Amino acid sequence: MDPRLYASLHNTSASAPSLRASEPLPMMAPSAGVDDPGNVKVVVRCRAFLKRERDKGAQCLIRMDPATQKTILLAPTDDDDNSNTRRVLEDKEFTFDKSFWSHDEADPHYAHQEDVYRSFAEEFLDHNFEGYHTCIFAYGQTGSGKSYTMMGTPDQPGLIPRTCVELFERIHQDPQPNTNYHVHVSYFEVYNEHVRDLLQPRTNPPVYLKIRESQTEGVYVQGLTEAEVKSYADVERLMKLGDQSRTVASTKMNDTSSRSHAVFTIRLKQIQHSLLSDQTIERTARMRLVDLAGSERAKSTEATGQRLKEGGQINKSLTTLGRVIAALADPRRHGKGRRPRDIVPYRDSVLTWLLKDSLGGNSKTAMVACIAPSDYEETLSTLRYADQAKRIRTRASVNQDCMSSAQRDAQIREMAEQIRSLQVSVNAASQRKREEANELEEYQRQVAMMQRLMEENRQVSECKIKALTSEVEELRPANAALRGEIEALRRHLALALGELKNPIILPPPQDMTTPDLDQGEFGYLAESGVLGGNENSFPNGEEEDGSDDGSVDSDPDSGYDDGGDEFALELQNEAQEFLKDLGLFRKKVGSDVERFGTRPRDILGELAVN
Ligand SMILES: Nc1ncnc2c1ncn2[C@@H]1O[C@H](COP(=O)(O)OP(=O)(O)OP(=O)(O)O)[C@@H](O)[C@H]1O
Repeated sequence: MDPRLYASLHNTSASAPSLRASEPLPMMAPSAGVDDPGNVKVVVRCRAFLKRERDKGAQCLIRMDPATQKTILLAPTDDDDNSNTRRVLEDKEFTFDKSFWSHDEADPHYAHQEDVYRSFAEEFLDHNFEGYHTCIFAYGQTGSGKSYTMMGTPDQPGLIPRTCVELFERIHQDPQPNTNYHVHVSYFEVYNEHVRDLLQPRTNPPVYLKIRESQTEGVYVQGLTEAEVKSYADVERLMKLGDQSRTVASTKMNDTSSRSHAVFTIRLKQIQHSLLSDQTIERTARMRLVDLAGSERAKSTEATGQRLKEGGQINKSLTTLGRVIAALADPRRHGKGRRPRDIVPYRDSVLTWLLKDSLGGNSKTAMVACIAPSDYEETLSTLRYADQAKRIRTRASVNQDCMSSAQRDAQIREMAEQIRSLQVSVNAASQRKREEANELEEYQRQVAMMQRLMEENRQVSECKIKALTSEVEELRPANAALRGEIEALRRHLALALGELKNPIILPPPQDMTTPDLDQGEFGYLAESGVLGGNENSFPNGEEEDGSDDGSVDSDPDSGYDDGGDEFALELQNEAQEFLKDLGLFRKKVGSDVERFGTRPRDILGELAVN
């Protein structure tokens, strides 16, 4: 332990004796399960001027009467803040359980850290040993002395170190017979509506913990470190660790302003065994020591950016705390058969949700309202808050289990059974997990195989395309040659048709009689339609009715000369040659259809059109 701290904790001579409580109470064990209804204890503490206030020549607006525990707030005579509003400020008077005057050290009623502890916090430790849950929380505007009151400094330790020192002194120096003590501590902060374990190193990104509620535990933080401590030195080490981890920043109102609500919890378990009755008594008490972040006006702190956002969150949760206090303080809540006006909005902020038990349930609770000496508006708001909190009634009960060895053995057996069945379900779950893992593995294997097959298919397709492309390339010259051939044939055909349509007719000799064109030697041409312009039909002896054998008639009486006959014969031969060629061409085209598919068909179509 820090020697300065130890000296400070044990040097009580400087304290004002009138404010000190008696020696620690003897351990009285109230019977378990009996509710102890009591109001929230409210104390007020006014701090000294800070340098900035002295420099400004600030006026002290607080008066305290040690006899009546009254706190009087005087209306400022030169209020800069209110000079524009024309509001008439009045003196206000409040009465609390204690009014601690820590403004002027020269005053005989000056309340030191020790006095604050002895006058009410020590009594709370007694309640813890009796098995009650307790909670002390410090409330007030930023820079009003909350951290100083709760944690203090190495020279001037606050309520938390003093409670822990005395806890271990009692355990080590004045233990109850046949009693085993187990102490655990936890330390967390609520920052911007998130819970962070202060006993774990800071991480980036930060690890935030979840809030849960169970029937036995009430509201609790899941996964929070609960460190077992055997001495004050252990606690001191953890407190330092947590304080280093706490979110603190410098603002205009406070160089080391707490930007979060810090909750330090001590869990004391006492297990007592009586050999006579063979009974075991187990008492569990929880001490919650809360240093709230201070309410702040953006105007006073001149906060911007992150500080402003924090301030907004702080004010939001403190407003919810105010609403919770107002709902709990509603007199209709305590009257028999009456219904309270509102449901208590615990869940509206993380802070109030976590303090649910301490504020309105199984706990003995105290509020330390810290006030600055010269800020009328903020102090009035704090005092009103505190005044309302006085009316809250909690129902604390001793948290104690009493059982015989037989019951304990039965409980152990029952728990062992529960553990066994849990083990079975854990095993089954891990077996299921293993099976699922195997299935997943098989599925992944199949997917990989499928992908491989698809890749192979793709490669085969690529090969085929390559082969077809090269075949097409190879056939391209032959195709071109065929196209040329077709073109030549088409021209040839067109020529032949042209000749058939427009035969060269030789004029008849002057001295010969005019032949009968319809019935004479040229009758076949008229019949075949050649002369009629039907280009698709050709003179063909096989298609005639037998009177015409297809050959050109060379009747010497026809009246035509030999030259005309020869020409007709020539023409007929040419036409027959052409028909032969056409037959060949059709065959060729037919074979091309088989070889090239649609392309030659296109050519035929084209041909047909022409
Ligand atoms: N009773 C006191 N005696 C001497 N100094 C005090 C007292 N109370 C507070 N101070 C000093 O006032 C300053 C502000 O106090 P503290 O940091 O405790 O305020 P706070 O209410 O916790 O502020 P915040 O909400 O911003 O964290 C500190 O320098 C502290 O040492």
